[in-house]
Amino acid sequence: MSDGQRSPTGTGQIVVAGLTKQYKNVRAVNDLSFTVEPGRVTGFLGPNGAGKTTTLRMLLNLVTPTSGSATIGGRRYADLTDPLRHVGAVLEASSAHKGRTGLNHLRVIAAAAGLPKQRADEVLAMVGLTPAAKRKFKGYSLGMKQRLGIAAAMLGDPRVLVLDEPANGLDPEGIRWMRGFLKTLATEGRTVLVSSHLLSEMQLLADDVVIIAAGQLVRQGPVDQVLGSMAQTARIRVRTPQAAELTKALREQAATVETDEQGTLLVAGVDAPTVGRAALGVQAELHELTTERPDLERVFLELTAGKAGIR
Ligand SMILES: Nc1ncnc2c1ncn2[C@@H]1O[C@H](COP(=O)(O)OP(=O)(O)OP(=O)(O)O)[C@@H](O)[C@H]1O
Repeated sequence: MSDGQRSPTGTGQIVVAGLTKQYKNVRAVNDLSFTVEPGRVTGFLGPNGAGKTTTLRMLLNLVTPTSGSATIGGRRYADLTDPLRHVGAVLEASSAHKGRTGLNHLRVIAAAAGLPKQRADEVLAMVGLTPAAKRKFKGYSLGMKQRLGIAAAMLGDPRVLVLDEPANGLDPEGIRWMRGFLKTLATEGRTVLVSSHLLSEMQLLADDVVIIAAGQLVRQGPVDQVLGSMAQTARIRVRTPQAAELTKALREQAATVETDEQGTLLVAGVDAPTVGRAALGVQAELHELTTERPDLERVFLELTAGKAGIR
């Protein structure tokens, strides 16, 4: 048996190359290329309508691309034999037969995929749903449905996980659980691709980000690098009783100065030492001088500004 046959998804790297989807009047995805590495959590971000779901659906062979390709370990999803054992996907809060229990739902999927029955119990425990194993699906909360969807995705012990907005409907405790769960999967060497619009959450969860807008790639790379590339937009917060004098001095140095409701100066375009020297020059007493690192939220808004997602 060749290595390729033993592990059809190879390293588990996802490669999207020149992917395009043209619906009648809408180009939902436009010549999109990016890669997703194993052993890392990759956040897939974009404004509403940017084309995230369409991209994930093309990756999973649920939508046919107009052109381009999406492969997992060098193979198209359609060419994987036994895909459940290689790729786990959660595309929307799982739906199941309403009268079926969570455990039975998983057993049915396991049986259809030729997986052992006890695997259903294992994945249920993995997502913390064992106490609800015998409860009917119709009584599950949205958060429990999300967990059940993840349990189903884990049935085949896949090397690659693809999740569309998995944090939807989860409470803060559920979100914290999800973060730990996905990070652990990545630590085990799996590929974890997760779309989300919760940027502050992504900053805590993702190692890498892929940002798209209007169907096109805007930026991809390690979160730190993407944030670092925007360092020139860092703002400096300054509190001083001599705000007017300092503002004047800073503007003379071509800094942009805004004042918030509390009277704090928000300075951009110069670095902290420059602000300190300007303050010394006008004898301003400083009560605060802080460099605000740009967060993913701000970077995202700047990168996607003017590129409406909804077309
Ligand atoms: N089956 C379809 N037929 C026609 N247009 C579609 C179809 N599916 C998606 N679109 C359009 O393609 C664009 C991208 O949609 P998509 O759902 O992929 O974006 P998204 O980034 O996942 O957005 P959201 O975060 O709102 O789910 C949108 O303009 C959408 O209306």
